[in-house]
Amino acid sequence: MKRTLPFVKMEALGNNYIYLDCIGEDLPTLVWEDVAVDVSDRNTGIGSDGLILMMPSTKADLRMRVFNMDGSEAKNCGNGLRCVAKLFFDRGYSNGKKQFTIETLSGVVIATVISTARNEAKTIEINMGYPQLEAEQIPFLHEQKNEPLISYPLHMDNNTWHATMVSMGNPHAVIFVDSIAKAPVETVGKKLATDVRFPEGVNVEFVQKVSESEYHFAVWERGSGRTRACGTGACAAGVAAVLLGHANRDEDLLIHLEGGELQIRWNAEGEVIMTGDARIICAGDYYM
Ligand SMILES: N[C@@H](CCC[C@H](N)C(=O)O)C(=O)O
Repeated sequence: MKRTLPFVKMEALGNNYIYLDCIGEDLPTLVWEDVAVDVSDRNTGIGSDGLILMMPSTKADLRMRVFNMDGSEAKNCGNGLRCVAKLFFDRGYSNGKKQFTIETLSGVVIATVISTARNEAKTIEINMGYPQLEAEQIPFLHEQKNEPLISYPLHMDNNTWHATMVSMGNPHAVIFVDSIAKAPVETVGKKLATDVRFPEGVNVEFVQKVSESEYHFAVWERGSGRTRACGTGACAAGVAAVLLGHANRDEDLLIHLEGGELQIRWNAEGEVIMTGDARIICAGDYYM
């Protein structure tokens, strides 16, 4: 007999994942890396940027595990956090509470449902915690392990790209460009994502400043390739904008991603606050 997996497909600014509810559904234990590759395939699977598990936690109200399209597990996912927060709230697991905690591989974050539509979560704020800036925290191979890498010159193919490296639990290299339309996402982004100087790979973000408080954004994600949005990447872009003197600390920044908008604030306490929407596309059974 064929085995089936009940799934929900969700998107946040076009960044779409297959979500499995390991809290309410009795799911078998599988090799999730392989399941991620299978369900993500846009021809033979459901089609997605990866797989996300919503699970019980002993440290928080729930736990999230994230697998990229290639099966690699990531320590964090900003858009995924807003989607699991929505699923947790919509399925009644929070008993109507609008604030709860989510465990990730990089720590525990706080989710708050900011607005609802028809009693379902629409806009969600996540307190993403503190960005990490030191070379060994990214990680990036550099003789000064504790050095922050701000506008750091990365030489590649006779060109130099100035990247600001930020870890939001997962690694990001943020490159400011004059025109987002001409950003070399699929060439430089793709190549840098697997550059040996980043021992764990890196998500590469291209950012164009519109004003102190507004930025355009495009991304090449480690493990998933070009996606329409990256929540942790937008957080990293906000932090980089402040570090480079483009933006002010404790002010809301509007980030235009390819799939929609996110509001990012690096607050006075040093935490990054991300606010945006999440949406369910469809639900069904995946035949394995
Ligand atoms: N799309 C995500 C990030 C997913 C993980 C990333 N590709 C990695 O490997 O670190 C987001 O919204 O943050």
